[in-house]
Amino acid sequence: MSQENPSIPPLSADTSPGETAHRLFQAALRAQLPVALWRLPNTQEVQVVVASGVQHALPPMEGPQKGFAFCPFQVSASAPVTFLPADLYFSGKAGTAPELGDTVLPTAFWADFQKSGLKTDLAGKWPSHPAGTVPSIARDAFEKTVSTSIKSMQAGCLEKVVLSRTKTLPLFEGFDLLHAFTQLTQLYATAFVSLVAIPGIGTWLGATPELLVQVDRHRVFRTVALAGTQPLTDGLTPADAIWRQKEIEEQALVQRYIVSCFRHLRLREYVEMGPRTVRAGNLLHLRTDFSAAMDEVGFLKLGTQMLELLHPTSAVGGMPKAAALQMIGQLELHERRYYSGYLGPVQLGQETHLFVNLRCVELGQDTVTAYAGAGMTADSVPAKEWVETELKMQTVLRLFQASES
Ligand SMILES: C=C(O[C@H]1C=CC=C(C(=O)O)[C@@H]1O)C(=O)O
Repeated sequence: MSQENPSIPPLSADTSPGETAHRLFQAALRAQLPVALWRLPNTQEVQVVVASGVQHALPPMEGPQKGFAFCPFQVSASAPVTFLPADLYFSGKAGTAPELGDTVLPTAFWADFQKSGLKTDLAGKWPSHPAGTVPSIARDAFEKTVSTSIKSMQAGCLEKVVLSRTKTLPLFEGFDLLHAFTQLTQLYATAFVSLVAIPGIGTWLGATPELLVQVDRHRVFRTVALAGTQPLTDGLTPADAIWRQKEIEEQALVQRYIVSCFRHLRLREYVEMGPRTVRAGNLLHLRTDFSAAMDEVGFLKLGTQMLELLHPTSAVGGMPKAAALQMIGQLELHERRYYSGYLGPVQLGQETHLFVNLRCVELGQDTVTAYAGAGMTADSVPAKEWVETELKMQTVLRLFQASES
């Protein structure tokens, strides 16, 4: 017998779209349903997908299936490809109601949504990674690892490798997950801010500056080559930033990698702009923007094709890709899981926006783990790379500072 979705309970006229989004998130968490909450760069709307279950394969990026993708750096048993079909989608626009998909969400979700007030305690309610603690590396050991990679690059074994590390802090008393998400939206207007909670997989919060694949409603494909980092010190503006040869080369490698993907597909008519300096919180990066009008160039599935070729880009892996991935496997103590994977809405509002999962944390029941990496080349200085990963972690960890002892 087919069940019908209940009609959406009426919301009082003074319920703001932001409140509706938060209430949907809370109700999904309490009903143990997969849920994603996000805000696209340079927009205000907080959007939500709630799913009745997950799929472990991605649909095409150009439609017709709609939902939210959450994919790891490298697929493993504990970090599968995950897609949340949009059984409920809320666009966050004033005057609109959540849209329902074909699969009915459990009544427990609707009952909770109807009764849940805005301010409820979510402590202990979010799903956490079943394997528990994430190993982290001491400064000395990290710098030795960086030196090992530098020697390999000086010997010509590879050109670039991105090495990452983690840092775990206890969660402070009274930590409020939705408040943390809101703070990130306020701090980082140009970032993709997301909060994803999936039973059996975990809960991730982040504010990433790196677009991986976009297919907009006019069927324009976009991606970026983002790399090279320097702190945004007092008085510096992106326009006066001066870059060293090391960062220029590091970013050029990512740019060349994207061009090689277009070449592989035999696509010549793309637009390339940059590199230019962009701000991401308290950091500056170099970015080149690429775009192609899919219908005009005759590549109707360019988003899907490029996604397959791009991930992991040399902004999170290295060059050549296979040698860099092997070195990451040998030198990193932790599994990256969803850090440096990708995430985002697929065909919602007729658009796909996938971002690289950077500047992110994973929540345990009473801990928070930050992940960050830096691109090593033959000219890297180990102590600087440690500081760079520290600064990248601060993007999100600054919200958790009350818990640092
Ligand atoms: C790998 C990360 O950043 C990438 C994106 C921008 C700049 C980067 C860099 O300068 O190394 C990285 O390639 C991270 O934030 O963990």
